[in-house]
Amino acid sequence: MTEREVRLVDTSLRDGSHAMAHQFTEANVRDTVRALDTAGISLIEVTHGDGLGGSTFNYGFSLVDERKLIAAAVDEAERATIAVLLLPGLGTVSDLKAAADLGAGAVRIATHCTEADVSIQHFTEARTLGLETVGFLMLSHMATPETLAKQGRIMVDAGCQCVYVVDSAGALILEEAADRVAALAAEFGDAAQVGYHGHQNLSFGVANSVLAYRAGAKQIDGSLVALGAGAGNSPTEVLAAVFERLGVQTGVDKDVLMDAAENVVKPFITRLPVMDRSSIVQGFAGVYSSFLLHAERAAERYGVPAHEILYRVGERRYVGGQEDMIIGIALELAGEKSG
Ligand SMILES: CC[C@H](O)CC(=O)C(=O)O
Ligand SMILES: [Mn+2]
Repeated sequence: MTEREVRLVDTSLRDGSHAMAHQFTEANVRDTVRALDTAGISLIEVTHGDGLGGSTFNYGFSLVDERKLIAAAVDEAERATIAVLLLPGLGTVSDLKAAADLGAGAVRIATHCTEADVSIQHFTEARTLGLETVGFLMLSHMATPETLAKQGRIMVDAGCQCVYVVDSAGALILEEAADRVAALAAEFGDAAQVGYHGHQNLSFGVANSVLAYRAGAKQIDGSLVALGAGAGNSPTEVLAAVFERLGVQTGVDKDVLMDAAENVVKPFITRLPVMDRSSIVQGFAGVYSSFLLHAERAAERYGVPAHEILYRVGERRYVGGQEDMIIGIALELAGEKSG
């Protein structure tokens, strides 16, 4: 068998949770995991969009308890490993232990791109639990390649096996993505892998992923039908087709993935990911993709345009965890408009 040159990781059942307002059913999870597993995807992420413990008033309540969804995913996967996402401060070490007890085999620990130090104890615990470990440097466009490399080094020294450049806002354009991946790859050498997680807000998810691979990334994220926050993620089925055209081995079956996208995921999506005005503004202004639904709700409630809220969020450089500030901006805009 030809050796895999890049690993495609699917996050439909985690990043897609944002786009589904966290309303995945157990059947959605079982059907999607079965299809991804059949296609040869070796790592499938399943968690609330904001990670373990994310089902809260601030982030949005899940329809089904994520532990039930993780257990269902583990039950369905015959070959794939089930990964969970954890944001230190929201998810706890005890959430991580519970996920490992349910059979999750990997954890992706996400921090703001300049705050990797808050992940140290979680990586230590994850390695003790025998989990595969991945680090997410979120909103990577906000840090230079050099800063990201230093932050990634903190994660690697704590036990992280693969650090991702995470383009949470879908703001990176071509070499901006590649340079960041290259800086991490040069920093780590053989000590750890580099990954790339894209969003489609400015439509660069797939192109950036190809450049990320060429710059040294060994793991690339996607979602079926692009199901993810903002304008969605790089579609897994497109990544599979593009890498095949480029002659890069992924070990996955693109036709099974296309079938899964069309016949398994598309039918249950309540809102197809789209590059509309608000999500383009997110990419342009550098706004966290998961803020989209929060901004739309605030826009509706206070009678102001969502894209105007998002422009201001970008100007103020708000980061994950500051979702409540969106309401403040909506009130401010409403006040300005009423004089
Ligand atoms: C809230 C976590 C976030 O959705 C992680 C991620 O996928 C990103 O930053 O893009
Ligand atoms: Mn994302």
